[in-house]
Amino acid sequence: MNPQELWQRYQDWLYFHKDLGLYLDISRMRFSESLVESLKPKFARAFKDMDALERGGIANPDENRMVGHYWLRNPDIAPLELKKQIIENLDSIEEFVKKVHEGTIRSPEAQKFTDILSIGIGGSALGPEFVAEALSPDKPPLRVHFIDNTDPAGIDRILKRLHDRLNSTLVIVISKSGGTPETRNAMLEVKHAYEQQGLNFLAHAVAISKISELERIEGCLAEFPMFDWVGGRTSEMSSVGLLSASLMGIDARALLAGAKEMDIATRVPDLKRNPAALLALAWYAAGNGKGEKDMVVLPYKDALLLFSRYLQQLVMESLGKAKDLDGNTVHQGLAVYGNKGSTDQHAFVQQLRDGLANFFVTFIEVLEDRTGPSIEVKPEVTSGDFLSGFLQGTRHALYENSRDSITVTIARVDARSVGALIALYERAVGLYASLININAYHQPGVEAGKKAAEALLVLQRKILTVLKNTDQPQKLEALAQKADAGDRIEDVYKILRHLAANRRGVELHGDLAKPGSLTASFNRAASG
Ligand SMILES: O=P(O)(O)OC[C@H]1O[C@H](O)[C@H](O)[C@@H](O)[C@@H]1O
Repeated sequence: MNPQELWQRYQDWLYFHKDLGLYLDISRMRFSESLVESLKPKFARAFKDMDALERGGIANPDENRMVGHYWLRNPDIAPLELKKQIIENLDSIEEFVKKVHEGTIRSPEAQKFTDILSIGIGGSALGPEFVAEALSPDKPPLRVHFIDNTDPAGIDRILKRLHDRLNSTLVIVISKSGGTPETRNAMLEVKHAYEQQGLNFLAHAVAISKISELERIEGCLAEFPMFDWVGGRTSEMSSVGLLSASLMGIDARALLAGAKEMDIATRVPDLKRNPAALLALAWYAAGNGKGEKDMVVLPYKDALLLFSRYLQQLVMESLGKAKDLDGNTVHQGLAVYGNKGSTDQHAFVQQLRDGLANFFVTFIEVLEDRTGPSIEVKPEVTSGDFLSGFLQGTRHALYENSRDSITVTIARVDARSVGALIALYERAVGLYASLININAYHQPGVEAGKKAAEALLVLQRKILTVLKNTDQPQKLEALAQKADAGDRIEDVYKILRHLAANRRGVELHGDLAKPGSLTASFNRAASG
């Protein structure tokens, strides 16, 4: 297309939400009118599915659950019995936050809480992390820290940072299921750190979980529910996201209001007037409805750095499915990665421009450069002009080389626009899932890795028992046999190597470059 035709296509496909100041441009995605025509019946069904979901239908059939994240920002559309719960929960979060800020709720040792330590993983971490990075004020009433892993060194790093302020740190433990090992481990490690300092952990802890499932935290300072009908990856507007955001001084009501406005806009059953439907169309066109192209997310704004990581879970855990809703094997998905512009122009954008054309880009553009004035870094040019120029330049350069892109533009990064962005993508994922006929709201695949890990830990216990009861160094095959795992010698080897590296009493003898020749023994003196 020549520049005139492109300008026309830009105008033809531009979506603009006046109140939110949000633009969506899919003109640089190469799809044809005939594709749009052919998808119309699918979109009609997607709009109907979404309507049924919002009315409380069982949108997650495998788990027999309702899917209600849209109700969180507009309790009036929730089933009557849930409306009250949503409103009461928000009120109790606000009351709790007010008391923490005033110092009415405080730790036994300090006048006020100074820090938040948020423990959770996946959907119980990514939203709060993204929102904190995007919106935390320069001087928040409480500073936030996250532990979202079972990495001992990672846990130590955070605990060292908080060492002198542990007594004024509010620990929020977040787990929908109440049984995620990483979260449980981190909680026990943090509890241990409190005990080391002679502090009462429970007097500093808050639980966000299905009430009573986190038994180990019973008797804590406060508990907020994680509703069964809110999925982890869509839980930012529930207690999961709102508590830490409010404690940090972020306007949670504005976050909800932005999402609510976007929900209204994305409820419109008309492709061209519905930004989430336009996104779903663009994704479908890019990857043939099979995710054949990856989505590279490039926000040109440092505050939105974690958006791609947040979207990675939302999109990939929702759409990456083996079966469709009719039970056919489809292996669907849509890979998401990204970081930020213009930083990435000095890194992986080289490949985007010249290398493998297996992706489309989503630029996130923010019109307001900063709140204060800008100096000129060249005559009539500011740093923000550079940033904007780099975005436009990259968009051109990619398109010239047959690389497609979407651009989402917001006026500024604030609670309302961040709420709207989250809601936009939540809905786009839901609509796209309908187009490709999959259940976006379950995650059967993540269980496989968890089960395999559990089996390894069982094997580890067996190996240690065998080793502790033998005086002679054992060959790995023999050990595996004795641990009833004759066909898992490689697993046995990996377990031993890890234990040997961590003063757990295990010693490996022989040439480390030849794992098959090694023997192992247990030496109590080498443990601890
Ligand atoms: O909130 P939790 O129950 O602890 O779950 C945390 C995360 O882990 C699971 O494995 C799922 O894959 C995620 O969807 C979930 O958000």
